[in-house]
Amino acid sequence: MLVLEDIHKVYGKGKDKKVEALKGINLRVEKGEIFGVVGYSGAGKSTLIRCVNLLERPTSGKVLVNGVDLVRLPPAKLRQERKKIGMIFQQFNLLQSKTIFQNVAMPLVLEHRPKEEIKAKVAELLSFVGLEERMHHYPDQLSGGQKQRVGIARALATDPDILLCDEATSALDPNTTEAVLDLLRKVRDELGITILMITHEMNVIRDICDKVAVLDGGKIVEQGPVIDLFTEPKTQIARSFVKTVLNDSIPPSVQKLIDESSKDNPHGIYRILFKGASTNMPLLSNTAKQFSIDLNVLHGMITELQGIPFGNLLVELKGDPEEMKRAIQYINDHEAIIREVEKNGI
Ligand SMILES: Nc1ncnc2c1ncn2[C@@H]1O[C@H](COP(=O)(O)OP(=O)(O)OP(=O)(O)O)[C@@H](O)[C@H]1O
Repeated sequence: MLVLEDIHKVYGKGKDKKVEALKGINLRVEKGEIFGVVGYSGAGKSTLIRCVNLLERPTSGKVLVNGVDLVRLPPAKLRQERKKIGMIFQQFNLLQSKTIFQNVAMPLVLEHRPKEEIKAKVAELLSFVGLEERMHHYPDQLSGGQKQRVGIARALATDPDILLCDEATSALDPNTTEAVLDLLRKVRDELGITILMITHEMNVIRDICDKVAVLDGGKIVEQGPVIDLFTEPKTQIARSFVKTVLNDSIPPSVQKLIDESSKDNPHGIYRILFKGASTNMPLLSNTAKQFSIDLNVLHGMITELQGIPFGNLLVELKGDPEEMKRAIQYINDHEAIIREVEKNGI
């Protein structure tokens, strides 16, 4: 298990040169979880992930790996504990003059492991990532996705408990990204390794993470299960990230109705969010049957997040105000969320 407790990181000294990159980060990543941290450029993502393995020393706070605070360990002990944390990088960081075998073997060579043991371990790792036939090739001869597979094999060489992924798919095309994410899922499922990843790509969070934290200006502004963030983002920044993959924009014709509405002439447009079991229920037809209201579906989509169905619909409700209230209450009571769309489309 990985726990970050009140991590602060200040770069530089003096009033004008000081940059407070992290302002009190608290995170808890359970064993075997895939945890994503998303944020815009400059939010502090790289600093955060580099503080976990102490590539950057936090200015204050604790980095607890299975209960041991890495920040307070003497150098020899820290070297030992660091072996439990592997890392992969956006630009792969492979040694160009070494073969794939030599790259993956590097952490084991540095530990002076016996040659035969290294040979067997590297063969096993390359087979795990599907590159055993490329053993004697050089990084230049591989595609980006294959290079990242080598990066993953190298990171697994010391049998880590935790794998840190620093924008691991940001240099890859969508198909290759998917294949690398599949491999990371296999790392978690078959080896039980806990994964912490930073990314600015919300599709990566949607496709692979169990939990997510949104980082903004060195602070975590929102965190929780991925399904919760996607269905009910609480902050503007989380909403804008979600929008990049789940397009819930309001079509111009509906926006026109909203713009033209007033207190005396309400637009009657509501957003209904369905999550889990409620998605498969005939909730809308039941509502229309039970209450004397008009219910029109205007726009929407049904998709799946982490295997859980999720729907986001824009509907128009018209009718007697008291009857509308009862219908809204009925929808809310059936695991769906309904709210009137505001002028700004939220
Ligand atoms: N070595 C450094 N010295 C001084 N300031 C730094 C250093 N590294 C990062 N910073 C500053 O800390 C803040 C957070 O940077 P960081 O690289 O962690 O953000 P990020 O979210 O990873 O952004 P990006 O995706 O662009 O790398 C920024 O203001 C950055 O300029």
